[in-house]
Amino acid sequence: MSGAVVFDLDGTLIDSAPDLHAAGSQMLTEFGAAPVTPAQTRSFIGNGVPTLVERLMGAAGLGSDPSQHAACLAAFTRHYEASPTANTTIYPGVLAALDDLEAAGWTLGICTNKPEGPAVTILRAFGLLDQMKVVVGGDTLPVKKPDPAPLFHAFDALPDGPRLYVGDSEVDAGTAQAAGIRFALYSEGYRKTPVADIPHDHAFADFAALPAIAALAR
Ligand SMILES: O=C(O)COP(=O)(O)O
Ligand SMILES: [Mg+2]
Repeated sequence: MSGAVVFDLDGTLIDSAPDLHAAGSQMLTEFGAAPVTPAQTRSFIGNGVPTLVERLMGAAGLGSDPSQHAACLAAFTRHYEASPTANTTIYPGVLAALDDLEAAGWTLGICTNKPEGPAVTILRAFGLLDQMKVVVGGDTLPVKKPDPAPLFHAFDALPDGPRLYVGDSEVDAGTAQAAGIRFALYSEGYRKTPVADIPHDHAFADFAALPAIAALAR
């Protein structure tokens, strides 16, 4: 059987917030700014690294000067690339669910707003890269989610057939809606609003439920 399942990365397959927070904290320290909390950083994830840095700068009182933003973005990237996985974990049940989906004939891919470079590095570190037949990052195209183009780009690289996008956030839901693609919401990631307020075809809190959800898309 054919068909493709594409996943968001941060807050969906992996809990990357601790390493993003560490890189953000090092960046803020470097610029002499006040620290932010891990919960603040988590709430800033989902629209890509440039926006994460902009939100960190705002919360820490660094303002929004474009040249300062460029310097902060470069510092953040340097710190994150130096340590992208030390405190990042795969969510429970993800590995078994990916294996089950593959065994059921689904081809798998990634559509994240994380830049493609660190996304590939992290997937490789966790042994997931070979399973992902396409990786679309926040800098792969000139536009990011919630623009539907990156999601179409991912599915276009995968076999025809039923399509399912799996993500954790309002941004992912908006992207799937804009693309007209079926969406499964992982409720345990970085969403900011109640599950009921986020448009979705399916919602799940345990990855063990995902193969059966995917089967409904066939
Ligand atoms: O904001 C980010 O960089 C991460 O985003 P993701 O949830 O699209 O993987
Ligand atoms: Mg996410």
